[in-house]
Amino acid sequence: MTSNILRIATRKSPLALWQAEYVKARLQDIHPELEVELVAMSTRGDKILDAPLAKVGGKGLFVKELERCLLDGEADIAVHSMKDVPMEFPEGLGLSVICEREDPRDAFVSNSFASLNDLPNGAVVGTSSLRRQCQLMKSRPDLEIRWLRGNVQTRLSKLDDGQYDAIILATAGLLRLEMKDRIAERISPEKSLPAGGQGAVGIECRVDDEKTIELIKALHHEATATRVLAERAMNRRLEGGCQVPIACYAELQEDQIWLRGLVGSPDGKTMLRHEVRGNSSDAEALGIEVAEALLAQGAQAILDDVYDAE
Ligand SMILES: NCc1[nH]cc(CCC(=O)O)c1CC(=O)O
Repeated sequence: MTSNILRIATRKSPLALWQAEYVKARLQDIHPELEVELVAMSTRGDKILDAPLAKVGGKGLFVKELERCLLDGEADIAVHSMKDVPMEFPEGLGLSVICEREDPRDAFVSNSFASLNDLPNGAVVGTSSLRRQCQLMKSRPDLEIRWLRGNVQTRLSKLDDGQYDAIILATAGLLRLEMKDRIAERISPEKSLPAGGQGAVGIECRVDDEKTIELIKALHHEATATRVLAERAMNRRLEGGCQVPIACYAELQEDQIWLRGLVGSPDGKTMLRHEVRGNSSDAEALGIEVAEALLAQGAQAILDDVYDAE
């Protein structure tokens, strides 16, 4: 940070803007004198809306332009959905803060049906997440999954148009956009294990920018950071992010962490699972342990198939 204005790089989608405004409001609460500005931009991920993300070069599509902005000194922090943040950072940048997690569960959204269980045979469900597709197909092989891209509002309008019987979105996004009433069911992690980092917002900045790091550190939430550390360690070892059929979810009970992980084929026919419990100070090692157990069960072949498809 070079002036007394802190600039936040953000995507232009309503959810991204909400998250940036949230960080701005919390920073101004803590530092009433601080001026905070948003630098909003469209990213490649926002522009390519017609292909499954796994097939358009995947990782980091929503993040790279924001990082460029930090490296060029056009902004001081970038606010991200942790689910979309790649495992590795460009030289000079790092994640300095993880804010308290919102509800990490997937949400079942429908105008006609109250829950996943109520969907009739052959119902059409919209999602663009292979992770969601795989778990849906596993429990309900009769469902027809159709691709659904775009920001949260676009996805909801496609549902309202009658193109789908139901769609699956992140609960956190709907809550943040004050659309709680659109959530018919919050799907339990037993039925749909969330993506690593889902529901958590992270703040990236230049690692040598001590002034900024000092200003934002009060937003850090240690319990969330521990959970997300375990989840991301698993994802990193599997070299996967939000665009591959990988799920992982960590919960804390006092100083104990319970981490569940899953890799599955998009059709739900193969699903590998592993879980561990351990001390939360070993979060990262536990994440790697789950990943290695999944690899030992054959996870790599499933992931290779996904990358090779088409
Ligand atoms: N991949 C897009 C994305 N990234 C983060 C969220 C939701 C908010 C969050 O997980 O924090 C969403 C939308 C969705 O999955 O419905």
